Amino acid sequence: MSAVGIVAAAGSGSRLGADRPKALVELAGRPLVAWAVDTLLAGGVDEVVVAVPAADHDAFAAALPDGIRLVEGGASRTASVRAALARVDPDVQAVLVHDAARPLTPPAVVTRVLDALAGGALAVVPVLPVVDTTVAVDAVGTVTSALDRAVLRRVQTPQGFVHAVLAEAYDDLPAGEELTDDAAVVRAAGVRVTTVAGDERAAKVTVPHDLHLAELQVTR
Ligand SMILES: Nc1ccn([C@@H]2O[C@H](COP(=O)(O)OP(=O)(O)OP(=O)(O)O)[C@@H](O)[C@H]2O)c(=O)n1
Ligand SMILES: C[C@](O)(CO)[C@H](O)COP(=O)(O)O
Repeated sequence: MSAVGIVAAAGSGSRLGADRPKALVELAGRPLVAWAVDTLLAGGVDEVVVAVPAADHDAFAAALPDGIRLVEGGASRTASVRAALARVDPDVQAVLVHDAARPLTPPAVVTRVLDALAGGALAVVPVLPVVDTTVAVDAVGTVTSALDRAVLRRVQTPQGFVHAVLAEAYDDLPAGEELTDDAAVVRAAGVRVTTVAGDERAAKVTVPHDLHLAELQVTR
């Protein structure tokens, strides 16, 4: 099946606190966004569209190989993905949405997501088990209950969708509504989301310690 990858790379990275947009921060000498694009292509997508901050278009163009399409992202991840999705050819069968912030995702995760779509899934997310005791708290941080971690999963990217399903779900999502991932967008439209195994190496770079861990992973 034909598949396009979308990389959400238009965030500022406020929690990382670098001197440039997070997706341009280097890991082992290469910007995070370049790692994310490589993963998608190595895992089997045919082409990639990257949502970038408008002010940094030229820096992203310089950081990525020819043939990667850039689009202006939005004020939220949801808006950035929406903008990139609008540029995907309607004939494309599958769309995988990935975070630039997950640079070391193994291509095998991409392939697992594509295989699940080829097997008939409409929407697929890579997940990991929750390994810590996990609790709910009230407004002042007092524990109110312990959650059953057997039914909890940590959700990663890339998340894969039948193109028409994702496009229709984004069309149905009210403008300005922000959801934390694309699976939530299709679930809001009543679509069943299935899971495949994620990978600890696909961890998200959010705070400086995450970047340090990623550097260790690359140099081991
Ligand atoms: N307006 C936005 C916000 C986020 N993202 C992307 O969504 C992914 C996951 O978001 P996150 O890790 O939260 O990145 P930031 O929003 O940049 O981080 P922060 O919240 O610390 O500012 C990142 O690859 C980020 O570039 C995006 O494309 N457009
Ligand atoms: C899409 C995502 O990576 C799935 O885990 C995640 O929701 C993005 O997180 P954010 O930091 O809230 O943008």
